[in-house]
Amino acid sequence: MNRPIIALDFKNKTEIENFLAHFPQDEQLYVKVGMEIFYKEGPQIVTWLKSLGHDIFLDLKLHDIPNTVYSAMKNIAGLGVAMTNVHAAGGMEMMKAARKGLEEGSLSANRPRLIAVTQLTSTSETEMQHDQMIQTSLIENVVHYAQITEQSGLDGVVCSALEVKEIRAMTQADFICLTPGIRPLESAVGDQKRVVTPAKAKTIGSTYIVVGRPITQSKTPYQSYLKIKKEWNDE
Ligand SMILES: O=C(O)c1cc(=O)[nH]c(=O)n1[C@@H]1O[C@H](COP(=O)(O)O)[C@@H](O)[C@H]1O
Repeated sequence: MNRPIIALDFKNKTEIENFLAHFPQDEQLYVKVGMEIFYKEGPQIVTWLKSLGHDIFLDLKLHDIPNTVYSAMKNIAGLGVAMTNVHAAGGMEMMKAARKGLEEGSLSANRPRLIAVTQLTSTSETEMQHDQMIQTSLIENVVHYAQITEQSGLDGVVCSALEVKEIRAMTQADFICLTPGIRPLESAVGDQKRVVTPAKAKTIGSTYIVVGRPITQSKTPYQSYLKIKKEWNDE
């Protein structure tokens, strides 16, 4: 069964401990460590979650000059995470440097998967056109970012499931489309703009789904997780 990736967007380690206490101890999860918890607890949070047997997507969305991203990725590689990311807007040279850093810093030949954020799922087409002064449609922009990501040797992109079909038509079959902005029908949308249900993401062909608040803010997190997992796996 495919596991939804749970976004551990919590204030500190204690909150994560309380959250994980809702899950059976032997339930091996795929979790996302993002900026909020990483900047609070540091790399030790990754080491600790790994020691509990969980797989980790380290979501720090690097976007800087190629040399800085190369060096940062060398350090990230040493943490032994399953997947990490950059912003495609950083450009091809930056993305190639990110991959080189990961390869050189990896403890084994098995480097973490590297993916690039196209347009954040909290961005609408109108906002993209106004705020970033991009004069194409959002879908054209996202597909373009996916293509330069693949040409840079990365493994896939972060996008909304709404864009997966168009990306799949232009990239290799194994190209990862990781899709946040997942909302079961009964969940509040919050700050997300391009949202899709777990079932729809499955039909469209997302490789992974990332789910935060519908699980982390639930009164019954394990039940919510199982429900989303079922919806994501059912045909
Ligand atoms: O890279 C990401 O994970 C990401 C990219 C994106 O475009 N949109 C997006 O929501 N995310 C992350 O996915 C998670 C979504 O959380 P919820 O909106 O609570 O489900 C958050 O941790 C975001 O940082």
